[in-house]
Amino acid sequence: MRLQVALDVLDVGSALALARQVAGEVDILELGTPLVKSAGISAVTAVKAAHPDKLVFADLKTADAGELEATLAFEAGADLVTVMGAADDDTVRGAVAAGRKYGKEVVADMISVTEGRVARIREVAKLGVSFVEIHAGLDEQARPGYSIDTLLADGREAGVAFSIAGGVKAATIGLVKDAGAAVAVVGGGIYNAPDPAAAARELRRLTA
Ligand SMILES: O=C(CO)[C@H](O)[C@H](O)COP(=O)(O)O
Repeated sequence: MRLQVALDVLDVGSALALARQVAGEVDILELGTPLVKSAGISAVTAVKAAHPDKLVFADLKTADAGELEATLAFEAGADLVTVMGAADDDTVRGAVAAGRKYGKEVVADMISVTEGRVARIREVAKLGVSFVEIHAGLDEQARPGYSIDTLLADGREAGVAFSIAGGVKAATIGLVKDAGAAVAVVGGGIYNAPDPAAAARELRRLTA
């Protein structure tokens, strides 16, 4: 299982500083959606230039104009980009077409799809995404009673390649691995830690 850090900060300097601390412990450096909105797509170029040996993931969460937005990310240096799993099928197809053109990967983010999630995961997988991110966003995580368990259950049931995002931390990353995820995404569990490098190292150790 690969480990992906979500650089959920708001400026390029902070993203580069965090990436520098944790890059040695992770496989994928994700530019979070607020970072791209705040700093612009050139933030992708800056992170890729600093870490050419790492996969760089642009979390655009594209909801429309899939080919155009994915192209922006790939031209900027992204290796992977997200499109919303809830988007129109043609939006997903457009992003996938850009991925094929650039030889890069498209990930369908299932955030906010809760009803019929397994069926939609299977549909978007057939549209050609590389894998599906089964994801509870920050707002869902903040609600009382939030648990990662339904994400893991849907991953097991769907039978397609998937990642898990939704407050993954040391206490839960083993469950993510056991569920068969290809990638564990960790944001707050790393960037909120007193020592992000040590937190990333521990997460890596727990999944080795
Ligand atoms: O995409 C995101 C929110 O929409 C986050 O980057 C993702 O949820 C990972 O962060 P965390 O581990 O803090 O949930």
